[in-house]
Amino acid sequence: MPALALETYPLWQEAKGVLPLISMKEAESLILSSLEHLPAEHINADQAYQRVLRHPIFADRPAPPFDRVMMDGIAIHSSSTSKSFIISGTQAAGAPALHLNQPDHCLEVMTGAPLPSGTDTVIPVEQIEVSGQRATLLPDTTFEPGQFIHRTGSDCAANTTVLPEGIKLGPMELAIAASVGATEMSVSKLPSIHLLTTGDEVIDPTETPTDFQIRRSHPSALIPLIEGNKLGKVKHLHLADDPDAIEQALASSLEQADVLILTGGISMGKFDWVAPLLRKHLGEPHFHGVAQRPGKPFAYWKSHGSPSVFALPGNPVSVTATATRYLLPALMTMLGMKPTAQRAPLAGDFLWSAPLTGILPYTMQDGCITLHPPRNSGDYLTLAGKQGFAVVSEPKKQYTAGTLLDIYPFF
Ligand SMILES: Nc1nc2c(c(=O)[nH]1)N[C@H]1C(S)=C(S)[C@@H](COP(=O)(O)OP(=O)(O)OC[C@H]3O[C@@H](n4cnc5c(N)ncnc54)[C@H](O)[C@@H]3O)O[C@H]1N2
Ligand code: MOO
Repeated sequence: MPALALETYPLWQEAKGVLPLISMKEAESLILSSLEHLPAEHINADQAYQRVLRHPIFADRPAPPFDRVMMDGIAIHSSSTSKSFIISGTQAAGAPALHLNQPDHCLEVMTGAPLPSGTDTVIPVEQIEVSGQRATLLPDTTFEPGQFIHRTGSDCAANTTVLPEGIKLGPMELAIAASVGATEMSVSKLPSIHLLTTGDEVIDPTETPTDFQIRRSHPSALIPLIEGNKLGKVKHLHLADDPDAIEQALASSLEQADVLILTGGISMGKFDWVAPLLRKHLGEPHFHGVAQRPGKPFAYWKSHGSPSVFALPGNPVSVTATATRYLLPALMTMLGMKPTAQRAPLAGDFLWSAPLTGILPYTMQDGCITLHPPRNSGDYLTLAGKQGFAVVSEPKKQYTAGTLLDIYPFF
């Protein structure tokens, strides 16, 4: 393929003042409004950790399903005037409810047992003395009628929604599903994601670099970000800055993938083939160039029936920042979740002197965030130990401690 004239690149036009960069918010809404929901698949609950539920799950019974004893001890009727009771039986958990019919009798009860009929109060074993078949309240023991009983339906009635559609199934959600007998469920299919990294200078980390080569780091960040959050399955391929190789890989990924991520080759260099080739296959991008630092040359394509294409600027900080800020929320949306930015206050004053919206690594302590601006977007070493990216939306501004910023955690 012959080299395309630089003048055909949107960013080149922007550099000459023709095409304005769009804002971060505009870029976000163009991406989110272009996305299609992924289909659902039926799976067993033991495969469902971190998957996104595609239907509500209902309580099959009231919760709890019976008056549940909450303490090991004795059950009495609170109207009894006795302080000492004949133990007329033992109510184990997992056994049908016994019945108490004498006011000066009691039943031994175990945590998790159904409350015996004829009783309405549980006295813990610490507050009684048992001698033979008799239980006597310790001196000064008082009780509230009805105490230590988890009443039928006090958490929810039968048929209540216990898990809404669109929720991510974490440990607690899976416990709830199990408790209502939902051992199978429909969840969003994980998108097939193709990650195409580019660059002649970029080699596999297992190889020995020459003086002018670097080891490839992007897949090591992006695959855990995506797969660790259970947002997709990633296939990675590295491509040289060769238009034929890139075009061939693009054509095949556009056929097979639900989402295509490219890193590098999206700016204005003579060997930046990604944008011209994507334009050849998909037409004009939704946008190419966002008023943000890092990640200004970020481009996005989505045409009907083809995958969402995220062309991330190749610098390591730009890749991680744009993936965390745009790609992860987009994948969540495709999976049926409703991602909302979290907000956190700045721990101290912060001056953002750049003329663009900033996406900056943060650490969080005691609920407050500290920003750690990299020296430049190749300064990936700054990212060690950081928890995500925060957005300083207004350029050239002195932010004061306590200002709430949108944050995008890695996990
Ligand atoms: N004349 C202009 N030049 C550049 C502009 C501009 O506006 N005008 N923008 C700069 C900005 S901002 C960025 S970000 C980069 C993005 O360029 P590309 O997307 O074309 O990225 P590359 O040039 O391919 O790579 C950039 C940098 O990152 C290294 N890299 C690439 N892939 C990997 C990888 N898998 N692992 C580790 N490091 C990688 C690559 O070696 C480069 O050093 O453009 C600026 N230029
Ligand atoms: O997008 Mo760039 O990351 O500002 O160097």
